Amino acid sequence: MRIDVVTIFPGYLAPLREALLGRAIDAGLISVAVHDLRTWTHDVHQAVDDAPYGGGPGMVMRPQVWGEALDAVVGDVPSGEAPPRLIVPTPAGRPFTQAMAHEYAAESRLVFACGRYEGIDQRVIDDAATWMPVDEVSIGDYVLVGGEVAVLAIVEAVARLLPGVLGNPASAEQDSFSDGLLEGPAYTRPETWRGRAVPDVLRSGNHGAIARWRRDRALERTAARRPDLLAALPPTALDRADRAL
Ligand SMILES: O=C(OCc1ccccc1)c1cn[nH]c1
Repeated sequence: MRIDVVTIFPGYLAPLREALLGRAIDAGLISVAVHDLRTWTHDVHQAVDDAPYGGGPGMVMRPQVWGEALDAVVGDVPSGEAPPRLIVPTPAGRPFTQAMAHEYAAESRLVFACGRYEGIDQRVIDDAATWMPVDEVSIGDYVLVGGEVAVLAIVEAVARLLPGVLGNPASAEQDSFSDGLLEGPAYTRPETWRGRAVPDVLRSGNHGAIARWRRDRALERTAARRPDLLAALPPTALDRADRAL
């Protein structure tokens, strides 16, 4: 998978080259190119933003600069080849989910546009959408200073799903949310730590009882922390034993 990121803070994307993702890049599973948006400014101040039409606080990122940047980064899409997907992190975006991470993992190319200030002039999105799929995506209901942190999160969520990136692919299959529930509590040695013992069932070797216990803890935690996920489950997802909980 080829990933391009356009940002005014290229250094913010340095963590992409660390650890797991660094190894995936070294293995050639992913290529990451980070581009400085100011490359496409032509004024001495390298201005990337300007005052918002209609007034209001803050600044808006200028369309000319972004237009030239995306034209250059995406380049000419060879006929017959699918264009890349453009992902624009923003608090006003569609919520990013594990299902979307799987969708993105199936793409051969992703381009990320990192907004700052009050965002990017809407015409950049509207223009880009005429020649490639564009997703305005939120990673949560809070406001960051820029899209770079969101790009790190999205790239990590997507890259770990690519074959060969994770040492143990099984852990991607048993992800949180893979069955629509939150993961329950996990334990490892020692058996007792600061007077707290590991639940006996997990040391019983009774795999049926262990699976039941784990599902019960996942249901309890999901009901307590994310009733919205529980409500979203298809009715067939909960069996009789689940309902008895
Ligand atoms: O703050 C975010 O993105 C940076 C951004 C982009 C455009 C304008 C303001 C801020 C964000 C929050 N959840 N998901 C993304």
